[in-house]
Amino acid sequence: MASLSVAARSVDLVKTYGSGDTQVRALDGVSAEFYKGEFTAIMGPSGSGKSTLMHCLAGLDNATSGSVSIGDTELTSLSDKQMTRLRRDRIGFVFQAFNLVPTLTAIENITLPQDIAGRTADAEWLDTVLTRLGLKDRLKHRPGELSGGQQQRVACARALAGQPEIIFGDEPTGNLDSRSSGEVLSILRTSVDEFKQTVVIVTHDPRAAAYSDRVVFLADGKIVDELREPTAESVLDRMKSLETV
Ligand SMILES: Nc1ncnc2c1ncn2[C@@H]1O[C@H](COP(=O)(O)OP(=O)(O)OP(=O)(O)O)[C@@H](O)[C@H]1O
Repeated sequence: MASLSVAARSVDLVKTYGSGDTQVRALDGVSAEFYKGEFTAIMGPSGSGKSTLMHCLAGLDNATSGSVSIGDTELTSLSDKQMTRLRRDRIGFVFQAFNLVPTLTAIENITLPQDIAGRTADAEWLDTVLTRLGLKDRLKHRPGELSGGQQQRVACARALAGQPEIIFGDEPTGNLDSRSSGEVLSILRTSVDEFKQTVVIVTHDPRAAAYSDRVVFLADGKIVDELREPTAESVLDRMKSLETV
């Protein structure tokens, strides 16, 4: 895949927790590339290091050794302040627990990252996102007045509004029923197909992974396999073989 450019990369990434006998090697030398304009899913058995990898890639956690870059920026060289700015300006996040501010309306939540950065979201783009996500009649609602699926659509709109270089999702459909999951995954898929957005998610669900272009499989803190143009069946097969190793 030499023609694809890299949106995020890890090189020989190691993350250990604790020390001595109780030390856990959550990441054990992970070198991976995540390509621009692609939707990648990270899968693997429970405890295989998926969330740790995503948190290190997104600048939410520091690795023990190795390096991470977003575009051409190597994160290990950044100060805390530069890291905060990079997360705010260049990365979008969609988490399992929607992470919306309860006292703000939907539209206030969506534009919050831009407001904090002292910018105004591009009005035409924002309108496209809100229309696409079916949120235009919900903008004055607070999160508590929205369903789980609607809250996650607000979180997707917030991630998309700033047109970040990359969107990271940690189990973005983990709390949703299958219909709302399908909606959220379709939104992420469309953002890649139509707007050339780059998306990387962690998921346990083979049906969710089937929305991606490429699945990267982790086991025991290492990348052990990958699959292009996945289907739920092909992903399930690989997962079964990993879990029986
Ligand atoms: N803060 C921590 N302190 C100690 N160990 C941790 C910590 N966070 C994660 N670990 C350990 O690191 C390993 C990888 O955890 P991680 O959460 O990345 O796995 P995961 O693949 O995302 O798991 P799951 O699918 O269950 O969410 C596990 O063995 C976990 O127990």
